[in-house]
Amino acid sequence: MKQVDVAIVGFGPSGVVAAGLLGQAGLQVYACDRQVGVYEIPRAISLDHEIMRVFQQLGVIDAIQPYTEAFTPSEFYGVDGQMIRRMTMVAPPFPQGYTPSLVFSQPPVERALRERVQRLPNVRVELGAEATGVQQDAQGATLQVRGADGVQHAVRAKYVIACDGGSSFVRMQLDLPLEDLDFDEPWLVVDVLVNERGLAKLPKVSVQYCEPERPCTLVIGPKNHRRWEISLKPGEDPKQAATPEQTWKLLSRWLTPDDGELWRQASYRFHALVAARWREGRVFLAGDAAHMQPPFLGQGMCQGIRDVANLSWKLAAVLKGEVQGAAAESLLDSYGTERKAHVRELTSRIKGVGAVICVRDEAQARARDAKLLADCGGVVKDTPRQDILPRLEGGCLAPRDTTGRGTLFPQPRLAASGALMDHAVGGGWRLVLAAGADAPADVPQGIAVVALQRTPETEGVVARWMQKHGCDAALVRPDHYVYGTGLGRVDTQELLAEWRQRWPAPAPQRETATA
Ligand SMILES: O=C(O)CCc1cccc(O)c1
Repeated sequence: MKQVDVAIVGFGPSGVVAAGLLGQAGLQVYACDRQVGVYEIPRAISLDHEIMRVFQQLGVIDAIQPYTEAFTPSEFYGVDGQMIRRMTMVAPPFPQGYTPSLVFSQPPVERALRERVQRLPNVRVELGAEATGVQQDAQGATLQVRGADGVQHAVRAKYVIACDGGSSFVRMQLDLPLEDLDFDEPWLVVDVLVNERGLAKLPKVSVQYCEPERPCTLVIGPKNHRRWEISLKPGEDPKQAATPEQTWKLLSRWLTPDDGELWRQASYRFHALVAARWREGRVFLAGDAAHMQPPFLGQGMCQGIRDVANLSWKLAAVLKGEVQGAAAESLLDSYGTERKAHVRELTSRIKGVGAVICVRDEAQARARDAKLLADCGGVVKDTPRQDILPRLEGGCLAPRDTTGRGTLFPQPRLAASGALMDHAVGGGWRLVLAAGADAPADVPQGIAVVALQRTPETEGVVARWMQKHGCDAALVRPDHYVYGTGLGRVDTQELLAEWRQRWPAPAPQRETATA
């Protein structure tokens, strides 16, 4: 029987990223998927700078960049076509080193991720292979797999990650319930490859048509890819709506069949669901297996990649013995604590955006328009999409709450090498000290010190972040989230002392680097 550290069920975006991160950490990894190829029609269309930073860690930025473009602003139009809200990006300089919101073409990006994973000799990927059972005991978990040849075999793993989608076999096997966050509706998603003639007719920004008659969304995708999300009315037959004839009728306000080619149209019911528990012993849920959200912020794939980025460094720390016993269990439990709270909060914010878009009563929609315009004094202000993302709460964070704790730390470009910080110092634990901050006398083994006094940043993204959060030091986790912040030598030394207590013995093995 094959023995591995981690077995991953599902090799979509979350599964392939998990395999890459764990493989790069030097672990023995097995991944399987029922499907052989990547799904050739994009399901996700948007990603953000946090995900680009994960792709940077995987070394695929150059391979995927040709398939990404900056997200246009999204304008929300009210009952009379007036703008009532506008979502944009944070302004440059970009805090994570990448364009903050992007659209992308999923199939080539997934292919680039798979190619990366293929180059890792310690990751074995079995495609066309279906998980048929999972059992666990005190020492590990056994995954039963039916291979592409129909022959049943078993894989023994210390941990299993279920990235097997919304109808996750593993989640069902373990009988892990989903909590319903109470927002589901029937919609039609339509992807069109629009020709020159069609492009000339379409808006140049993405649009949320907050129209009571039929709320809908137009997303400006990469190149000539345009996506519509169109609500279905009570009594409309979802199957009928997804026929080419009916889809063109629904698109007739924008395009005719001479303006482009229907790439995909599918009616579906969106949901707001989150797994009640994300861990059952040695098995973890991630991606759509753990949550589903309405489409209004395009966060589906981002949330799955956040899951596996959060889990991978924790599994690696435990499997390498850097943290043991109760501390190891607590670190692994922190995955579900952090991610579930984050998913719940972001889903509730997505519901808030959906609630603006989906008002079906005209009088209520007019009242909504009037209120939104009154709230901004009649001049719509830009809301950066990133401002809507919550910070992490609970879990593996310093006990003392500070406003920076649990947020994604910026990635500065360092003057000395011209490189982005993660390239220069790697992705482990880092203590980042603002220019002018006093260095603490005693930094625990395993934490790299990035002193911006010695190695200045070029664009001031960390300086601005420190100023905003009233600190001059940040202890940053391997997934780039801020464990805690300090102000002054004594405060920062206390932060480090608490961290050292949390990781009792042995200390992380990684060599301490400095920049
Ligand atoms: O962030 C935005 O402006 C819209 C994101 C989005 C992406 C995909 C579908 C959808 O309904 C909205």
